[in-house]
Amino acid sequence: MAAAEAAEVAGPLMRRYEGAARGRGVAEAGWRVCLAHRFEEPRQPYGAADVPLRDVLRHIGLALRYFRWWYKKTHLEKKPAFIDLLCAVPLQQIYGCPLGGIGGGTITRGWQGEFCRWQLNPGIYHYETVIANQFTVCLRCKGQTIYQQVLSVERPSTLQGWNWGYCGQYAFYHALYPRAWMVYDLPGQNVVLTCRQVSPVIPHDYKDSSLPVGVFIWEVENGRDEDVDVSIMFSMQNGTGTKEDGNGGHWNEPFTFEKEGEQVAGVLLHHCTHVNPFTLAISAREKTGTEVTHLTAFNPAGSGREVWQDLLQDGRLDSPTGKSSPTEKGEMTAAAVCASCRVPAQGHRTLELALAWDMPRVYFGSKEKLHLRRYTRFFGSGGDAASALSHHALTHYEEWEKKIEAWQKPILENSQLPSWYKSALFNELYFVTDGGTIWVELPPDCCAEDLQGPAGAGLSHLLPVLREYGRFAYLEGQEYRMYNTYDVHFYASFALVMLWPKLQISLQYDIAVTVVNEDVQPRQYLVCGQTAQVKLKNVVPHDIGDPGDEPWQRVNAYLMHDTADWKDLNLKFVLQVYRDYYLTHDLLYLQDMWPVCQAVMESELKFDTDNDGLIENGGFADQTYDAWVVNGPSAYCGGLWLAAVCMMCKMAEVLGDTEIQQKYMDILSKGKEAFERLLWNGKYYNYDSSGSDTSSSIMSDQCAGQWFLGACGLDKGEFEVFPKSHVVSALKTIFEKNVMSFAGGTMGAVNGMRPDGVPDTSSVQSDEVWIGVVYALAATMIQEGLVEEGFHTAEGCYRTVWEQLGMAFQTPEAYREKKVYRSLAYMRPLSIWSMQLALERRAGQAPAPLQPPQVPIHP
Ligand SMILES: CC(C)CCC[C@@H](C)[C@H]1CC[C@H]2[C@@H]3CC=C4C[C@@H](O[C@@H]5O[C@H](CO)[C@@H](O)[C@H](O)[C@H]5O)CC[C@]4(C)[C@H]3CC[C@]12C
Repeated sequence: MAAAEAAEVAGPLMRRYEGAARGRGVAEAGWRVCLAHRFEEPRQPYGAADVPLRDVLRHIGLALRYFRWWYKKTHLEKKPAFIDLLCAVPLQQIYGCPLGGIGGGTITRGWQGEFCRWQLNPGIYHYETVIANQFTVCLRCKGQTIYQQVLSVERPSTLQGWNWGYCGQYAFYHALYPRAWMVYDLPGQNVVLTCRQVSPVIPHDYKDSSLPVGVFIWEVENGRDEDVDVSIMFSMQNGTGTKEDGNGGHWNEPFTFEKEGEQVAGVLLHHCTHVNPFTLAISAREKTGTEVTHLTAFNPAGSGREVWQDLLQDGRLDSPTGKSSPTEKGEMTAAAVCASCRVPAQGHRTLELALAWDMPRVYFGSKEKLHLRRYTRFFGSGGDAASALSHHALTHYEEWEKKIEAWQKPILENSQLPSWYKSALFNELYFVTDGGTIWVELPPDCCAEDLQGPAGAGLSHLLPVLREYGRFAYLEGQEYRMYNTYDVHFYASFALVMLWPKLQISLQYDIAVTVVNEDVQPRQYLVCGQTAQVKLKNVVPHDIGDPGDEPWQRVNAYLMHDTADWKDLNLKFVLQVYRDYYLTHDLLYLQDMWPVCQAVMESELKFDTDNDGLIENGGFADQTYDAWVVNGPSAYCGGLWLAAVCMMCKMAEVLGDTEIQQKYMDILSKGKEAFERLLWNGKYYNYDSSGSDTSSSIMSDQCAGQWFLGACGLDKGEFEVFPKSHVVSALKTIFEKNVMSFAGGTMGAVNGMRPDGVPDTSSVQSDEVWIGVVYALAATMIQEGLVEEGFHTAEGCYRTVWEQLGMAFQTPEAYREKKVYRSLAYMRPLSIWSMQLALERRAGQAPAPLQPPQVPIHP
């Protein structure tokens, strides 16, 4: 196949690839991009200039209050704002697969190989390419170095003694999370390098999936007719690229670690900060025919000539013994490890390197409570585990890969599934680790009362669950820094419950605890300007807190609205409880959650002011679309309500609570009638029933209730809440209007469309596309038999985000048809896993098996 043809076949981002090599063992499906690619469309974060004058006037009070709050927070208290609307993270179209398991911090590499996004302090990101962090190749023939090259397309101003500027046309990147490949067809050398990057992200695994490690397996293919000595040098700066790297006191030391006949060697980089100190470890596996050498310390801000010459001389590093002295203030240090082997003519060899980081004991921003990360139960919390972690990673990655392959294979091999979907499904999963994720142990002395607060939640299995599986939290988005934002988690939770169900259960227990508790602290809410307490009893919180403060301890970091009056949060709890029970068969969980479900439904009932069995929205943006006003009964919240009422009936039936069952059956029959009478217009459900100019807008998310019902098999017979014909008609209308009449049908579904085919611009969110909502909509379509429509709808979002806008591994919450996007690296798109559930259900696998491992079957 000609290079150009092959490039076309390989995908739209491979046009510039001029190499012939396809690499070794590279997955077929996934996201592939040539290192010389440039994303042409320059999008901007949604900013003040994008707000129409009408909205500026409408939100002027909010804008002023927000600005006052922001100034106090960032300038007087000198703390980061949980949402910084005035200082959005600039778009960099550079990201690739993050390294690391769940909740131990993440280090993201870009698709050009750079180490560029850091989250070691829980939930706190900084976006800095650390230039010293590189892989360098040295080729030697007959005792002479013939080629030495940093495998980077960069030409930086530091380390000028190194040979930079690898020709991007001769390399490509391929991501299929949690693995990624980089293929370098070394120009003129007849040698191909394939670096496979593996992180321990393994469904149903609650041990190795928590480890803060990544492995780089370098496959070296020698196409020459002579042997080549190949060295791969891995260099790393002591730190994460912040100014702390130059604070002084950091030091490095070489190490070897031997266990069960396996030895790894490398360098530990001790990063000695006051808060959350950590150790990085770069290492390689020693085995017959592979030599591992190192350089303990070099200056990453200098020319780097001594490192370069050291390697150039003999393809090895000097390997001095002993520690480096601690850095002085203003000084930085770096280290390198090098693995070398001889690759026979026309032969192949493998070099295995690893990166581990050990930050076992962490404080959040408030520094009030010490938290131990999940992996400390396996590797200790002494801060001396980096070498053992490296050894474990280098001796277990093959096992991890087998498990990852067994999980992914049935999906990848299913020829009925489009290639883009396979990429989207696995690659969007990056957010489970790179969502500012934290997974911590419960303190050993923690008792049920400490957790449940003075009210006492009566959750009999709270303690055993949290003791066994720890506490898990991930951000709403890297830019929206709130943990477990619940109205959004509702969408994303499919990924968790399908792949790590115990984490979903643990998260739900945490939410249940907060439901029965209150926080009477008064504060001003920024949208309405009124003062109310932070958290009311018997309602679900918006979020579990800000990593800049003390999550779990102080919930509801969100202060835009008083979410005690939101209509969706309580319902989303009930819907998830039943969905989780349906998928996990965990009866103890259901029993524990049942009183909590009753409590939140009681709170919710007060929103049915006219007692017609249907709740009313309050005339403000009182749900997840928090800048889109809803008034009176609405398709979104009304639909969620009926679905939750239906699930209350079902749960009561399972638990034999006939009184409650009857109560909710009565509400359901009244509510169904009201919903159809007030909202059904013959083609779809109206946005709301207020009779406003935009009441008849077509909301892409109007079938959210049906989405959950269908996912739980509660959409037939006695449990049919919404008439099938109405659901199908609504979905077809959405497809025709919100999808096909928007951006030529190529960008997913706009949130709100007027019946005449013009996007609803009545709010700043109604003419946005929310990627996570689109994936959920696609799942609903698949559930209802509109399979092609579902795939077409979702494909628009995938192609827009991953291929057009260069937003790989930072899928935002929203984009508009033109110019802007909002909130990079967002939680909601994990809802794509509900498409997978829908496909599995269609194939007859429902519900998921009781015990892991759950291997999905062909749809
Ligand atoms: C006078 C100024 C120049 C302009 C004033 C206009 C602005 C005040 C508003 C224009 C856009 C508004 C923001 C839009 C989105 C927001 C997100 C929200 O947080 C989370 O959003 C999710 C929805 O995307 C939601 O599901 C989650 O639960 C929320 O945690 C917070 C509000 C806001 C930032 C909103 C604020 C006002 C504008 C900036």
